[in-house]
Amino acid sequence: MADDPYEPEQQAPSDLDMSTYPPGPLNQWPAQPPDFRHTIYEYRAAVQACSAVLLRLVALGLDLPEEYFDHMLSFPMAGLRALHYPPQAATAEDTIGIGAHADYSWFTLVNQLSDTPALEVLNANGHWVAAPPVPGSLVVNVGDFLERATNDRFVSTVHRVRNISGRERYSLAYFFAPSQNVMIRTVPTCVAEGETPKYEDVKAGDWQRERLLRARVNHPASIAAKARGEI
Ligand SMILES: O=C(O)CCC(=O)C(=O)O
Ligand SMILES: [Fe+2]
Repeated sequence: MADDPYEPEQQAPSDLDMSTYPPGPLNQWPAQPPDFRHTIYEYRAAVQACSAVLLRLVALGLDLPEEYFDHMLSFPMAGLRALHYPPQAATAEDTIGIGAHADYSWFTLVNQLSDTPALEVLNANGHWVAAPPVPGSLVVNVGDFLERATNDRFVSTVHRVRNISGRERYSLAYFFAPSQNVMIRTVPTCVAEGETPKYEDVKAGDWQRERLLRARVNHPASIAAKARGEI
């Protein structure tokens, strides 16, 4: 489930630029179980509120006022991904549940619903480290928006999933990102005096769109954008 201004539960602001959205509805909901949509929205409200608080803590950690990022969150490009990983063969080295990647988010909160170790993160020494489920906890993966805004002070977590446990695995990943119409600028406390930021200012929605189009090469929107010379 992604940001979808057509769904009343998402309370899109009235001045949202709808021209960047295709006609809705954008999400596909299963008919069963009947309370699925309601439950997912309940979870989303909780995890979004938690994320907003966490981003305030990040701001404080960067010696910024705690509300520093608040104005960037009027309608976050947020997605909640419900994931199922069937068991995969332990022997097949190349069998990957989700290949190595970093997320397009400020950060992602991963709720590992099954007692099934499968998530791994790449540490600074280039070693894969297991991030097994810990009851009552969420995994926080730093995403690319935070990396860019902090001039690499925060580094995106490269991670992957391999479910070689022999059991089913379920997880919920909540991607918390800025609103599409805000500018991502390097935060002032992450640039030393006289230093030039590594990244140019960019509109959050433009950067997100460009990266999605480049990543999903076989998507019709990507093929069309390539034909127009946009990517
Ligand atoms: O299922 C997980 O633990 C992580 C999922 C993930 O990394 C993603 O969907 O981007
Ligand atoms: Fe991820």
